[in-house]
Amino acid sequence: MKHSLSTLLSGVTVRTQRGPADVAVQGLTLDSRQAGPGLAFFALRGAQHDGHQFIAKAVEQGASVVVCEDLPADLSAETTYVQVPSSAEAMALMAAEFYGHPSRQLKLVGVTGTNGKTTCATVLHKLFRELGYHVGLLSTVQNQIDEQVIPATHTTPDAINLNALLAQMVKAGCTHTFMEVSSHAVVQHRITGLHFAGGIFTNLTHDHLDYHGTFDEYLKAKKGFFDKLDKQAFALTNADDKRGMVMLQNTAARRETYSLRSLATFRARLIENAVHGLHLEVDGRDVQFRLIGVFNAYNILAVYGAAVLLGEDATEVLTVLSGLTSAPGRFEPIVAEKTRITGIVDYAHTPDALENVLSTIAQIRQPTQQVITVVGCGGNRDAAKRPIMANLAAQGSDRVVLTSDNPRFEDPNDILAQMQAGVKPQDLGKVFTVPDRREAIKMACALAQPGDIVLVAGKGHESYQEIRGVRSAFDDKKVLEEMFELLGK
Ligand SMILES: CC(=O)N[C@H]1[C@@H](OP(=O)(O)OP(=O)(O)OC[C@H]2O[C@@H](n3ccc(=O)[nH]c3=O)[C@H](O)[C@@H]2O)O[C@H](CO)[C@@H](O)[C@@H]1O[C@H](C)C(=O)N[C@@H](C)C(=O)N[C@H](CCC(=O)O)C(=O)O
Ligand SMILES: Nc1ncnc2c1ncn2[C@@H]1O[C@H](COP(=O)(O)OP(=O)(O)OP(=O)(O)O)[C@@H](O)[C@H]1O
Ligand SMILES: N[C@H](CCC[C@H](N)C(=O)O)C(=O)O
Ligand SMILES: [Mg+2]
Repeated sequence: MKHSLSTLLSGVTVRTQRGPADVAVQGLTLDSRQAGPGLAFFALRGAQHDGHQFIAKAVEQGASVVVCEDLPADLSAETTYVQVPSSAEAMALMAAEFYGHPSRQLKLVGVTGTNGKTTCATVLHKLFRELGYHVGLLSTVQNQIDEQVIPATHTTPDAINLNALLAQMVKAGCTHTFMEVSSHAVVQHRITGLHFAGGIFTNLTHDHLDYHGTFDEYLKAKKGFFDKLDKQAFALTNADDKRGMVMLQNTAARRETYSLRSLATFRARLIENAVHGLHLEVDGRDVQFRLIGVFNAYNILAVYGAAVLLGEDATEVLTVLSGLTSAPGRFEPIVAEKTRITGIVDYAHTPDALENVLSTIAQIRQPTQQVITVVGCGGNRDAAKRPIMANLAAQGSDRVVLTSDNPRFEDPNDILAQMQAGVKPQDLGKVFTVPDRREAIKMACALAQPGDIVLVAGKGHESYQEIRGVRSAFDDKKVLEEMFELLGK
């Protein structure tokens, strides 16, 4: 694939351009280490480094084009330098052009919000597959083209990988793609230049304040997605969320709502929330679903609403939806054979998600069943959530084993001390601290009596644990199964 630089720059604001004008570009990269002849290198200002520091390295490796915000003092005669107000924005626009604007050739729907993105996007993917379409998925767990899995590195890939993946989906005949839109992606222009058929908002609660600084900035990041939708698109929001309507304040898109509590385009009433699933009345139809918990009633409504807004038949959508299971590692039950202890693996890594999972368990448990929770908090991420999550775990469980999540570059004991600080004195007696996650799960399984519930929260589908930059194999689901076996449960 070759494109002339001038074509790639067609929609981009250019301040100055230096060097050879007539350049053919064969590829794009944001990493100097990947730069080479025929490639355009984008100097992005990141959280840790400033990509401008690596321009010389990219040029040394033979990069044909450098897109940057500040021109370096020494310019190489063989390289073309393009100075732009925002390298990240230019990169997204040029990536869309380079890959032939794949987002315009299928119906792309983005899901944003603190929790529920993976669930909604994954269930939408499953639903549209069952409805007979070729469908793409971009999610935290994995990317997919129909059933083909392409490992994911981010919730929302960078603009180059994102457009490349969309182009692959178009080539494979996909008519729809469902993707998660993280707040990082909005702020970093990963989705700039994409054409969306619709956007879905799930909810907004505490997360990522380490990155965005304040809750208001975090809200603005999410809202930025809806602000950019065009008037042919739909913007579907959760009317029961405090920030649901704010999201749509400045959107040009058609405003649609879903709710369990008030008037909305798509409405449901909860009939039963049981261990085997939800029983809802959706727009006057009585339907049984396999997804568990009230929060999933919202996810179901969002998926159903989006499918109808995409032109699908409501009855058919509900019929298929009723048979679908959730995304991997989202309230996933593992039952011990002999003792009927129920292990639940869930990706709850935010206070709100943990509270939801625990209140769901409280709603569906029998009075005789004890709840034992294993939970930790990730290192090099929002530290404010640590004491809050430990307190929630203690309040909502009979026993708690605090442990490590992905410590990354932090000392696990520091993270655990910050978590412990949130536990109320009267709850301290039921809280244990075991830094090794495998040992912590083992302890929880050992404490469990027949019929009890062991919740293992925070890592869901993750198949690794990251300690000091090294990822070792670790899967909560497998460790639970192993411990049930080992302890003769
Ligand atoms: C905080 C954040 O979003 N970081 C992302 C960001 O990295 P960064 O800003 O730290 O990059 P940096 O290391 O400062 O480097 C700046 C620039 O210099 C370049 N560089 C660097 C070194 C070098 O030798 N040469 C070179 O060219 C880098 O490629 C980069 O373009 O840009 C990188 C390239 O696209 C991303 O890989 C990286 O994601 C990191 C791995 C990450 O953990 N991101 C998380 C927080 C994230 O994005 N999460 C959201 C989901 C959150 C959620 O909703 O739960 C997601 O969408 O995945
Ligand atoms: N609609 C919802 N409201 C509140 N909590 C939810 C909702 N849906 C799922 N959850 C909880 O949040 C956890 C994460 O869900 P999910 O992976 O779908 O969210 P996400 O937005 O993709 O998260 P991430 O930002 O980490 O990718 C689940 O394991 C569940 O505990
Ligand atoms: N997308 C989130 C996932 C957090 C998952 C949790 N297990 C952790 O590692 O903190 C993040 O990167 O912040
Ligand atoms: Mg996700």
